[in-house]
Amino acid sequence: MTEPIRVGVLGARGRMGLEVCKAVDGAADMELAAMVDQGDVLFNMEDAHAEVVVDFTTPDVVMDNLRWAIEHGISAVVGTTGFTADRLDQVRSWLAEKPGVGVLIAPNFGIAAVLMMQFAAKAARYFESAEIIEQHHPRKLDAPSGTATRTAQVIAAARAEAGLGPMPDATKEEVAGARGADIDGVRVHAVRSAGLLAHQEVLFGTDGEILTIRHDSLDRVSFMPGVLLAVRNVRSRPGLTIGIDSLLD
Ligand SMILES: NC(=O)C1=CN([C@@H]2O[C@H](COP(=O)(O)OP(=O)(O)OC[C@H]3O[C@@H](n4cnc5c(N)ncnc54)[C@H](OP(=O)(O)O)[C@@H]3O)[C@@H](O)[C@H]2O)C=CC1
Ligand SMILES: O=C(O)C1=N[C@H](C(=O)O)C[C@H](O)C1
Repeated sequence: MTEPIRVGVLGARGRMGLEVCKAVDGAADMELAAMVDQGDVLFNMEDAHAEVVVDFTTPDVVMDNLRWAIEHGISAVVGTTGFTADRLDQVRSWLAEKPGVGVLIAPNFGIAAVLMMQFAAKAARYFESAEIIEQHHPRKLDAPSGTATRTAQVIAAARAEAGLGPMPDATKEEVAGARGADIDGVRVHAVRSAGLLAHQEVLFGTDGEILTIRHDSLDRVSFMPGVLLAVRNVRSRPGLTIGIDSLLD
């Protein structure tokens, strides 16, 4: 029998971290080697001989964690949000110094969320208008969500490839923010309310027709099959992988 993968969890006492610890603990091919939260010291992770770290912390600290993991030759699965193009370039440059290390960063590990983004990318070329409404629990630190940002980017890329220009919109914003954030020309609206977990609607419109693609995460267990899949595969994919799409094919 092959040895279990030794997994360390960063952000282990957070909402996602707790769920990841449970999932890793319950996976026959993994061993929960280390749990690190704010205030704990990262060398616990090294002492525990973690082979893969899973990071669900905050956009403020994730880059330091990643640099540390890569420098120590530990592959990483990252769910934490806040990855701009500049940040991704920085990760690529760290990885260039450590050719054997894999890093997988996914804005959303939910299989249905991944499909929602794929369906949105497929639909985008057929519609004049596209807007995104993301809805999350009020403890979420960032807006718009990583998922909404990624969805806007893939819609914008599909529109550009199809030669579509800007969306029709004659509105003058009387109050700043009324039309939401503009991500690559796609409007994104962020709702925060008690009772919500993580939800998103992508609204496509053309003459006389609307297509709405909706995704709901009702429980954080929804992210765990994707996280475990990434942990199983990240070491055999050196360099940077974005999203889990390529692992599902
Ligand atoms: N990709 C995906 O599928 C998903 C991504 N997310 C993203 O994951 C991230 C975490 O979300 P969530 O679990 O709800 O947030 P939480 O605030 O519940 O958890 C974050 C945890 O990280 C801890 N932390 C802070 N700094 C450090 C550090 N330097 N080292 C180790 N741990 C640290 C925090 O400690 P303390 O509270 O003491 O500050 C907290 O326990 C967010 O960016 C969120 O958007 C969430 C769900 C799914
Ligand atoms: O903070 C959350 O909760 C979530 N964050 C991710 C995001 O920003 O897209 C994934 C999911 O929406 C839950």
